[in-house]
Amino acid sequence: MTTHERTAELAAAIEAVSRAAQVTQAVQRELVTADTLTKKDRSPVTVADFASQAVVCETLQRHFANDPVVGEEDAAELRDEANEPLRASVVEHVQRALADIAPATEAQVLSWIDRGHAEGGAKGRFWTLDPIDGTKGFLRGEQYAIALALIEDGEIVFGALGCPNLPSPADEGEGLLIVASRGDGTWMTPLIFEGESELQPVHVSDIAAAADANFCESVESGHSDQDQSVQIAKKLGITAEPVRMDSQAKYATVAGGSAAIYLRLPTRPGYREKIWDHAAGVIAVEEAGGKVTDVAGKPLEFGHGRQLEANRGVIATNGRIHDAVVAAVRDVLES
Ligand SMILES: Nc1ncnc2c1ncn2[C@@H]1O[C@H](COP(=O)(O)O)[C@@H](O)[C@H]1OP(=O)(O)O
Ligand SMILES: [Mg+2]
Repeated sequence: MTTHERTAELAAAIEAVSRAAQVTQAVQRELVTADTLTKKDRSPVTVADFASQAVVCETLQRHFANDPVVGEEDAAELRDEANEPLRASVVEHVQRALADIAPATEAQVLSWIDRGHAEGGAKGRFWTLDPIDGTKGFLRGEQYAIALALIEDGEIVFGALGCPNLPSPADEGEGLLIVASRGDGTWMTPLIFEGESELQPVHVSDIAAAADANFCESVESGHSDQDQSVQIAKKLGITAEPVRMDSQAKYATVAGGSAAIYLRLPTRPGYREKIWDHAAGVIAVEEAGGKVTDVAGKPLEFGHGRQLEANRGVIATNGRIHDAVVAAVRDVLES
């Protein structure tokens, strides 16, 4: 990184996200089986979700004792007597991930998870965390992400996005870690790597015509309208098939230039996007030279608490084609 370095935040976030990725990968290896999905057994992702949040919150607390965290999970369910086996599994995974720091007790693990209870808002500084974004992708052994971002007075100033199943830069290590700092840029490095790894700058695609774009969208049609995206692509002259993947790996794909568009088209009028589902991905795309708005072309507003109350849907692009994509989305959504 060059100017305005947020070096303390960078070090803490890299440690937090890569430790969490070790946990989620271990759970995937040990608990996700071929018939996890067919049996609709969500217990592996539940263990990994809680353990990942505990590990990230412990790391943030060690580096920035007073920073609040707006996290997706809390430990209420885990404290339930009936959930003793789940609790024990979470504690064991957290203990392993933090073995070099201190022996963690069950009470500490629960208290780290509960650090994610903050409400966010327009003033002050807080982190926002999705300990496993893309739970369906995790269970399928496909894309998921650990997403962590820092918000100050409603503006995202730093983000770290760990994508364990995206290819590692230069085939070193395992997975992809994208970091972005406001005003400085976006970088990538292997997510799980022995030793010191270099941060490589990341830039969006430089295509100037939307017709040349690859676009990404959710695997789950309940998360983004796939019939409307077909019509939008047609209007823009796009012939490439949509790239479907779970989680904020879609933002990483746009930031890195493999796709120039990510569309998230509302499927239900009442649904509000959650800040932890977007903050890290948004800054990664913006600092790589791209643009992110909602489907009406308005900037996403992260100062309204836990949800994006003022926005519907998301359009992320390489910037150059943004206005054309917003116009095509408007035409299709209005028709
Ligand atoms: N109706 C919906 N519209 C948009 N996103 C949704 C909807 N329901 C759930 N989600 C969220 O989509 C995210 C995953 O999106 P993707 O398809 O890009 O992987 C999850 O965080 C999930 O939130 P939750 O975890 O609260 O269910
Ligand atoms: Mg999520």
